[in-house]
Amino acid sequence: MALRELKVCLLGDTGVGKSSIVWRFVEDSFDPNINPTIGASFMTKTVQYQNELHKFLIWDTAGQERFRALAPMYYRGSAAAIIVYDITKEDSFQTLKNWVKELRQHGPPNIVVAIAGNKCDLSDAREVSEKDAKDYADSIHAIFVETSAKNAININEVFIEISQRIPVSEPGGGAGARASNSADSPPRAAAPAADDPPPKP
Ligand SMILES: Nc1nc2c(ncn2[C@@H]2O[C@H](COP(=O)(O)OP(=O)(O)OP(=O)(O)O)[C@@H](O)[C@H]2O)c(=O)[nH]1
Repeated sequence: MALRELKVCLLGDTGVGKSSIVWRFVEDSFDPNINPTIGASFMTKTVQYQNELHKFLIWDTAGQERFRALAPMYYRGSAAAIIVYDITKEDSFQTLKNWVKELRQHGPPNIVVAIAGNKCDLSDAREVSEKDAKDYADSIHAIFVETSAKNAININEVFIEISQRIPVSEPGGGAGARASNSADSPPRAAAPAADDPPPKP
């Protein structure tokens, strides 16, 4: 069976739920007391989809302002970026727009962008309308989903949709990947050397 390796990074404000989305996707679990990410963390997950194995190499970046300068190390080598905001925090949607601008200016030219409005289980506290976010995503030709890492809504779907958009020939999205794999789910704060380290700044 063909194996595709797909490099994906997650970007977005602190606390929007990037690590929780990755944790739900990779481990199918949710931790309400999860710690903020320091620097970045790396995980992999392989899923079978339509007679192909898709190995996602996932860089989960830290949203805290003090780590912002590190992000280019992770998005530069990525075939796709999931930019996350929190539907209960308008500010986080503005931060998302800044990430889109930065990716447009400094990211790989053909990077696939997915916008995830996370914490959709908290719709009573909603500050960002689904329509506004969808209209914005359409205007930049991005994938759009509302997700809940807590309730496992649209988490697998966003990864599969990304894999369908990444051309096979794209760096970080190609077929014919190496056969030697590290364990599929290294610890949350695995060192960047675990697999495919990002280029030095
Ligand atoms: N209700 C709800 N809470 C969530 C959801 N996803 C994450 N959280 C909570 O939001 C808080 C922040 O989650 P994280 O996954 O650490 O957020 P992050 O974006 O990775 O934050 P940084 O690592 O600082 O960038 C935690 O208390 C999570 O339990 C969700 O879908 N619903």
